[in-house]
Amino acid sequence: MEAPPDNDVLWARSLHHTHADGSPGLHGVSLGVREGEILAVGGPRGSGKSTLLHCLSGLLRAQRGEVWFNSVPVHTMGHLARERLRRDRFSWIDPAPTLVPELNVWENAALPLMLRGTGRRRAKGAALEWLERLDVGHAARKRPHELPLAARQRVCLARALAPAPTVLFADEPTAPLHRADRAHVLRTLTTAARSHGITVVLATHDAETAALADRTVSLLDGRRVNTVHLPPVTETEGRAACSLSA
Ligand SMILES: Nc1ncnc2c1ncn2[C@@H]1O[C@H](COP(=O)(O)OP(=O)(O)OP(=O)(O)O)[C@@H](O)[C@H]1O
Repeated sequence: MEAPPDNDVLWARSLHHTHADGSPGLHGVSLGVREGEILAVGGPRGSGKSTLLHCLSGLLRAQRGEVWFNSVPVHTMGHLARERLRRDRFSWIDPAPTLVPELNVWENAALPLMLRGTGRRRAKGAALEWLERLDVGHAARKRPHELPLAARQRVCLARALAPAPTVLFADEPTAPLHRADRAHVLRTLTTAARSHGITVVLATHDAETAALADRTVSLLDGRRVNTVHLPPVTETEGRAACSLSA
């Protein structure tokens, strides 16, 4: 088994995955993510972005291929070890805000820290700090249902950043936000990641979002492709970008 390069925090080789119902997921995707890098995974709907993030984070075990985290094989880990890895080293942001309705906003944001064993007072402090940075500090004592969708997504971002994860997986994190809101939240996310040395793997089909990343890996039908951006053209002239198989 070939070991991954030392400076890659995540490294995947030849991932193949077909979903239980026979839907194709990934066909031989390989990639490396450097420490502190913000990597965008681009591609149209259904191209395999979420499936790739699920495999890289150990949420899903690819049927074939390898995933390494800090030179440790994830693909050979059992269910509990992968669960512990996700709890202690990774954070996750979904396209739609998923919060515990019975907890208030700061308790939601502090939850991953407390699950890692951080005391309540410290966890609350970190949660409040991130909620302030994301402009939802004023809602700390409210229940999630009292907040608009965009504010709830900001709470999810605070929850993901508060534990200072080694890797933050963000699957279309700004999908529920308006365009103006999107830019602000993304900038907060990328600035925070850079200043705290957090590696980010960001799935997006939005070119503006991908532009904030250090690098983009593009998928099409579960395969990596090289995206060639052409100069803008009028609608009648055709598409502004095309993809060529790698
Ligand atoms: N749990 C699942 N069960 C069955 N098929 C699935 C499952 N998850 C994804 N798929 C299928 O796998 C393919 C890749 O989906 P995936 O969600 O990874 O793509 P994506 O690029 O993230 O798309 P989107 O932007 O719509 O989320 C699609 O054909 C999708 O329908």
